[in-house]
Amino acid sequence: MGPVITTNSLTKKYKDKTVVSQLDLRIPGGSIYGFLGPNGAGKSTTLKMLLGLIRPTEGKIQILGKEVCSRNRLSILSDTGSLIESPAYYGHLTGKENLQIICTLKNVPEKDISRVLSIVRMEEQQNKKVSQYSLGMKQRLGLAAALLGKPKLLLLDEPTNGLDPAGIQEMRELICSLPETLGITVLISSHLLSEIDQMASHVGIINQGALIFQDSLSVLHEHSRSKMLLHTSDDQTALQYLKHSGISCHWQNGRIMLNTLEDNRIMQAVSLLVNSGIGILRLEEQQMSLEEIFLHLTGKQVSL
Ligand SMILES: Nc1ncnc2c1ncn2[C@@H]1O[C@H](COP(=O)(O)OP(=O)(O)OP(=O)(O)O)[C@@H](O)[C@H]1O
Repeated sequence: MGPVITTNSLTKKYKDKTVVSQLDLRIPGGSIYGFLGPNGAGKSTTLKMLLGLIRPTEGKIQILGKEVCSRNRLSILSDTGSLIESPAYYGHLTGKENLQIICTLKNVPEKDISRVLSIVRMEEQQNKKVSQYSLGMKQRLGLAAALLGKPKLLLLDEPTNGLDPAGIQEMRELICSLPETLGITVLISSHLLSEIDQMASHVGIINQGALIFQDSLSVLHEHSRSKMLLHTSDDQTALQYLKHSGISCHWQNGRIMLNTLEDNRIMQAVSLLVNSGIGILRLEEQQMSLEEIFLHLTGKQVSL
């Protein structure tokens, strides 16, 4: 399937400040695309431009194969659901009544309500007043509202923000199931690398308004150069021997890190140490964590 969202040189400036710069997004159909970046990187601004809530300063947007312009914006957006910031509800009305209002606004038949309530597993709470809902329930109701009208595309801005661990897990499972069960493409923004790592098939990383990486999650992981961690019966002496023999290694967190994954070099290192009477206790491949990858790409530390 081709891209469901394509942007070309998408840019947003506020006065002299460029908040989103020359963004070329490619969001494949059927993917869960994690749009990742630290606070203030420009994620919400980008999502708002995609949804036509703010006007780009420059650039083009194609959604579901059509170039978005003021004339066709509404018809394209009728195929798009969104959950941006915490949705506002009428607290004195029930969950179902709130969805009825949204049906009217979206021009969707009310019979769709039971379908979306069942997807987000809220049938039992539908007749409770929203003022009695937990934050997790409100977010699930927001997802239900976004799913009204059977959209082909969902844009979710930090959908797990503020949820407790059980709520996060529930939301995550729901989102992950959408491409397969309903054929929906999901664009989800987050500043949490671990979250994207657990949900996304594709990743775009934005930093200071610019896209610094875009590909599948597996390519992102491949980018992370692995290292080999070595633990021996005498690490200090082993490090000396290895360095003297020209095997690239360094000391990291009290362990020896071999800066190579080549079989020959590993074999050479191991036989050198064994022949010198040093026992090999552990030899483990270490993948860079996403935090380290991010740090490597941006020079910026981010929170987990
Ligand atoms: N209306 C506005 N006028 C001026 N600057 C703005 C406006 N809206 C957003 N910005 C600035 O644009 C930058 C990007 O904001 P944006 O909300 O898109 O970031 P974000 O990646 O979504 O971060 P967060 O996760 O904190 O929401 C920020 O520096 C913000 O202060």
